[in-house]
Amino acid sequence: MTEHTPNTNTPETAGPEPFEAEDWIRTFAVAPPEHVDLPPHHPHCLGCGPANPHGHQLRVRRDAHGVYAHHSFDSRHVGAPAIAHGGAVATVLDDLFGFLLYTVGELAVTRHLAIDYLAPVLLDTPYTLRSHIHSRAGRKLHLRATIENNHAHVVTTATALFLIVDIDHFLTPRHNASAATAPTTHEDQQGPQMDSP
Ligand SMILES: CCCCCCCCCC(=O)SCCNC(=O)CCNC(=O)[C@H](O)C(C)(C)COP(=O)(O)OP(=O)(O)OC[C@H]1O[C@@H](n2cnc3c(N)ncnc32)[C@H](O)[C@@H]1OP(=O)(O)O
Repeated sequence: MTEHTPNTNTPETAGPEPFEAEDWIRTFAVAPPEHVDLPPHHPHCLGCGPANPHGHQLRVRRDAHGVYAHHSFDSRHVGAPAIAHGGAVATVLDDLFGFLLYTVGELAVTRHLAIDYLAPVLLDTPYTLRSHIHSRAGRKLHLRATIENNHAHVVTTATALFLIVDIDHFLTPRHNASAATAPTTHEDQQGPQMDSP
């Protein structure tokens, strides 16, 4: 039996220190030009961090509609043979949504993510990912995304609700984690509710 090792927060995996976070967060207030690589969320971000060898190292650009990326999943992301793991696909889409924040100029985090896996996402196959802001209502950003293959077939669609947060969300993440309350059911969280026994 393998001994369980606690996941300690090493310097490599820890979030930015408060003074670094201030600089980091400022990058989201600047709208970069279209068709050039946007900055990664963080050097070790699982979705886009160039320094994370386990990550997807997604490279994302803006256009007039939102953001887009060209991406291939590989053997690190396998689920069923030759097919990308659904969680890996979700990771990339969540991260892609996070790049829309450069077009909003505000900080926000995922509150709700829903994905339709319309067809298998194949390994070692080029895809185009696109995301845009469907609507905004106060702090609520309703977002949409697609993954399309080279034959213009959409294989995955996703929707997300991101909620705008202030800088304290990142400066005091442990405090915020302990402040979480019981989940509420919302209309856009689809699917049947579990029956009580
Ligand atoms: C900027 C840097 C980004 C960098 C990285 C990007 C990486 C990709 C994105 C991510 O992975 S982010 C990481 C994963 N997400 C999180 O860790 C977030 C964890 N959740 C939280 O910290 C809190 O739940 C959150 C800050 C998002 C919200 O807490 P709040 O207490 O501020 O919100 P609240 O629960 O009061 O809900 C605000 C509003 O949204 C509504 N709402 C919440 N969930 C909803 C839902 N599912 N559908 C519809 N409405 C919803 C809610 O009813 C309410 O409406 P009203 O203002 O009208 O009353």
